[in-house]
Amino acid sequence: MAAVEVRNGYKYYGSKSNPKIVLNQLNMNVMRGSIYGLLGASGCGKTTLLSCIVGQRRLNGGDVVVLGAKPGEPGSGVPGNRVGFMPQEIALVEEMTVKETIFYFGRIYGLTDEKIREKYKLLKELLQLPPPRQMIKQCSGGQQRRLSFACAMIHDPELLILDEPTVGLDPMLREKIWDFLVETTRNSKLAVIITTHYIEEAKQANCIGLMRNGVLLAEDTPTNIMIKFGTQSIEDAFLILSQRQGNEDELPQLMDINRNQAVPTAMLPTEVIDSHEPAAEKPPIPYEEPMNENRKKIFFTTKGRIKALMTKNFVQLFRQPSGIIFMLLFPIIQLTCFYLAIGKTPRNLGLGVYSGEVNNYAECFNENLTTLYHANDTCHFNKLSCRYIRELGDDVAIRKYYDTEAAALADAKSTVTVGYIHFAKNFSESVSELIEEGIHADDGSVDNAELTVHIDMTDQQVAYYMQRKLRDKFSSFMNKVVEECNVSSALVRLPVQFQDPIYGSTEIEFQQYCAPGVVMTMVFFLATLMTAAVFISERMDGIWDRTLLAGVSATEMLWAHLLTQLIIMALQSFEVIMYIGLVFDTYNNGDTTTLIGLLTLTAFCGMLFGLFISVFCKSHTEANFVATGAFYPMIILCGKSCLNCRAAWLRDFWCVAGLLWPLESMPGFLQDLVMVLPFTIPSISARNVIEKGWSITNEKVYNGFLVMSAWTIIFFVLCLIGIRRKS
Ligand SMILES: Nc1ncnc2c1ncn2[C@@H]1O[C@H](COP(=O)(O)OP(=O)(O)OP(=O)(O)O)[C@@H](O)[C@H]1O
Repeated sequence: MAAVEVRNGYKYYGSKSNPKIVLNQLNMNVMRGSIYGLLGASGCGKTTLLSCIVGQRRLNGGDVVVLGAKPGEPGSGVPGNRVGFMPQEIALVEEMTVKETIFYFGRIYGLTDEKIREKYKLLKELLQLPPPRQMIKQCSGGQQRRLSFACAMIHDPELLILDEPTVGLDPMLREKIWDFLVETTRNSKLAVIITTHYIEEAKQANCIGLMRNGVLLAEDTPTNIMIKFGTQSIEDAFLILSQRQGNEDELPQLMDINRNQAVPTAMLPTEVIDSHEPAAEKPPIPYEEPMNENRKKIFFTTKGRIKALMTKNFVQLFRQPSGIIFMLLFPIIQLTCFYLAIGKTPRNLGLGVYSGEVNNYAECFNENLTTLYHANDTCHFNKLSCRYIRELGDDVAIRKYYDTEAAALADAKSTVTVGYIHFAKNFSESVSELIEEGIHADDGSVDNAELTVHIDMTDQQVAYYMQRKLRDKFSSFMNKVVEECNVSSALVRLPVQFQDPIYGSTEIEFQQYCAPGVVMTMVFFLATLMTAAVFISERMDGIWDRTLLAGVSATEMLWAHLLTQLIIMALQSFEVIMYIGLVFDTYNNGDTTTLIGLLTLTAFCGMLFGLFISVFCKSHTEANFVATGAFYPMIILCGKSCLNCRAAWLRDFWCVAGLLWPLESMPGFLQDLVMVLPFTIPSISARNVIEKGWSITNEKVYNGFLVMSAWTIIFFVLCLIGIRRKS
């Protein structure tokens, strides 16, 4: 009975209009209880053929029936635990130990731990497996190959497919493996397909298929092949066949002419015609009903597989120092940098001071010389500018005194100072007159009673900070002066007064203000990068494909990864909230659990975005480009922060920070777009919890959850579609 039948197999890579034909009208029969040696030069299409047999790829034409069913059909067990596949690449998780690897494959194939132990004992002896606790990455190439072979055998498959299993093994071990395969196939229904570069070792196979340029040139027992060609070795027979087939380039050229047709049989060498009848004459291959015991074999729980996958994910993550650093230490490092570097009050700035009424600035610090006194109900001042200079202190900026305005300007221009303040020569008298005369004071007095400020505006954060501080100090200074003169402070007060804020504080709280956005984008993109890296590595190492071939569905793999990440993300979010709360004393007027929930959801969404990237990117480099490319538009378009700006100076301060510009300044269509981006509404929600103490029942808090959930679902669906299409 045939274990594998391929009829008129046709496969190409690339597009239909420009196909690269890899399998061309290929016919193949592999009997149960036999070894089939598939031989052919590198690039002739062996791996492609095997991948079509195990259901990893589909033929573009023709039929393939494996163990009585079409690969990939529900209930066929192919891919799944009816087949054991050892790919050419090692495709094992480097961070796992030998024993963990055996158990991982045993479990995803649905074996009980007892059965795995039993099989492990047997295979350990046969294949001289390395010690159970040895990590895969510490194993030699040969050891890894033997372990990979053991993993393909662990579940007693009915069909064993081995792609170059003996490469890099010593002759003794090669012989041992062949003896084992010969013995097993003789005493069971196991069918083995083996590809090898050591053509002569295939002598032990029951049947040999000689393949060249996507065509099976001959298929017979090794002895018959040698008799047919009158050679002493299979290698010589293969050489003769290849020479008869003609020039290596000939066949592809012929194929190009007849792109969508099969190569006419007349063009193929005699042996091909002999061994393969034309397609039309062959009836479609009837499917056998898979045996009941096999059906039972393929029924095992998704739960068990997800558990095995999650264990693998955790081992993979926590055995890689970079994984732990990335997940747990990076947020700490990034937050520390943010809290230490952003939003603090600027220090050690230089500010020029020039007062036209002071000759010797030392006098300014002699309070007796600058007193304010009453005489005849009139307030008299002496060097009033000195009072302001004293009040200013060095907290705002380090004062640098000048005797001329030109000198102060020169230092500001050469950036020794950030600017300078200037009092007119008759500042004190002008203030006095202003108080005395009130609205009757002349324009000159009003002008001279002013503090003139000249600031370098190129560093706008610093400039706005200075403006605010100098203005506040001047306001409090003037208030005190008029109060001492028993004059109403209303005289020197701006007719616009900001009262106690409804929410938040009038103090500079830039750090507190932008922390939600910063933390959210940080956890989002950490999750994105990590997930993309993990998935692309798994795919490139062949672990992804090998797991799928073991019968694990793409959805199960996705769920296992999502659950693993969810646990890690929840831990990470808890760590972040605790760290900024305890170490940086960030206040939170709302519920911490709501914040952890929102942050976990954000990280989860980021993870799905990473997965989405990894599905569509072929390499790490490509994935990094996409992730970095997405990062900046998302940050820049995240116009949330100015929406809630209460004080004008804060609005300016934030906006010039260059991170986020007010939403209101964007074109209308962009405003709509920004509102649906993953960070805009969720970070407003986070701020509403932190500053206003609103609960999740408030619309302006749960909206953030809704937006993030919507993005999570969108990415999830896109990933699922992408993964299913690729698997
Ligand atoms: N995904 C792919 N896209 C395009 N071409 C591919 C793809 N995979 C393989 N090929 C090409 O198809 C041809 C057959 O490749 P395949 O891997 O099946 O050969 P092989 O006989 O297994 O070679 P080897 O013994 O070196 O592994 C090669 O020319 C290869 O470059």
